[in-house]
Amino acid sequence: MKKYAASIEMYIGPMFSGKSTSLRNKMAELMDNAKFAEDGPSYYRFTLEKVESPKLSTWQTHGGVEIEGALINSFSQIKCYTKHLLIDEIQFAFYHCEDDKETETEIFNEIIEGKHVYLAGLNLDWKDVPFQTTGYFTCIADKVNILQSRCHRCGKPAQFTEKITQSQNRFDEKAQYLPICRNCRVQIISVESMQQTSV
Ligand SMILES: Nc1ncnc2c1ncn2[C@@H]1O[C@H](COP(=O)(O)OP(=O)(O)O)[C@@H](O)[C@H]1O
Ligand SMILES: Cc1cn([C@H]2C[C@H](O)[C@@H](COP(=O)(O)O)O2)c(=O)[nH]c1=O
Repeated sequence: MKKYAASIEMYIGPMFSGKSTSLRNKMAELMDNAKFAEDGPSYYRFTLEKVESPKLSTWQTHGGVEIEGALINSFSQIKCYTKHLLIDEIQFAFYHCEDDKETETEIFNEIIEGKHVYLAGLNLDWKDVPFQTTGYFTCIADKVNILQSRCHRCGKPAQFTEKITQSQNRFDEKAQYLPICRNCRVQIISVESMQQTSV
C-alpha cells in the first residue's frame, strides 16, 4: 500500500530567493517548539558531489546564515527519527539514480510516512528549463511557497537565474549565478540574438 506524509510544504524559486533561509527559519521554529527530541527537525541537503553515506556538514545561506545538516545523494541515506523532515536542493534528488526513479520514489514514500515534510527546490535551470524533480514535489505538496529574489541588474523581483561563468553544464554547483527578472532576461536574449544575426 502506498504510504503518505502527514503534510508536505514546498519552497520554490530562483537562486537567492530565500529557500534555504526559509528552511532554516522553519528549523529554528520547530526546535523552539519541540518538547522531546523526536518532535524536532532533521535537515538534509542533496548534493551533486558523491557521498557514500550522509556527510555531516555546515554551510551558509546566501545571506550568510549557518545551517547544519547532512549532505546526501539518495533518499535511502536519510535516517530520520523525528516527526519533521527538511530537505534542501530537492532539484538534485534523482541526479545520482536517474535510471531508477521509481525505486527512489518508493524509498521517499517510505521515509516520509506520517511525517511533516518541508522541501526546498530550484525552479528553473539557467536556460529557463524547469527542474522536473521540483515540479513533481510541487504537485504533491499541500502548500507551495513561491519565492522571488531581486534582479541583480534592476532590483525588481526576479524568478530566473543567470549563469555568470562559462560552463554549459545543466548541473553545476561550482559555477556562479545571479538572480534576474523577466525584463532584463528578455533584453539580454534580444541583444544576444542581434549579435548572432550580425555575425
Ligand atoms: N539579489 C538578491 N536577491 C535576494 N537576496 C539576495 C540577493 N543577493 C543576496 N541575497 C541574500 O540571499 C539571501 C537568501 O539566500 P538563500 O536562503 O540561500 O536563498 P536560496 O536558497 O533561495 O538560494 C537573502 O536573505 C539575502 O540576504
Ligand atoms: C541555476 C542553476 C543552479 N544550479 C545549482 C547551483 C546551486 O548549487 C544550486 C542552487 O542552490 P540555491 O539553494 O537555489 O541557491 O543549483 C545548477 O546546477 N544548475 C543551474 O542551472
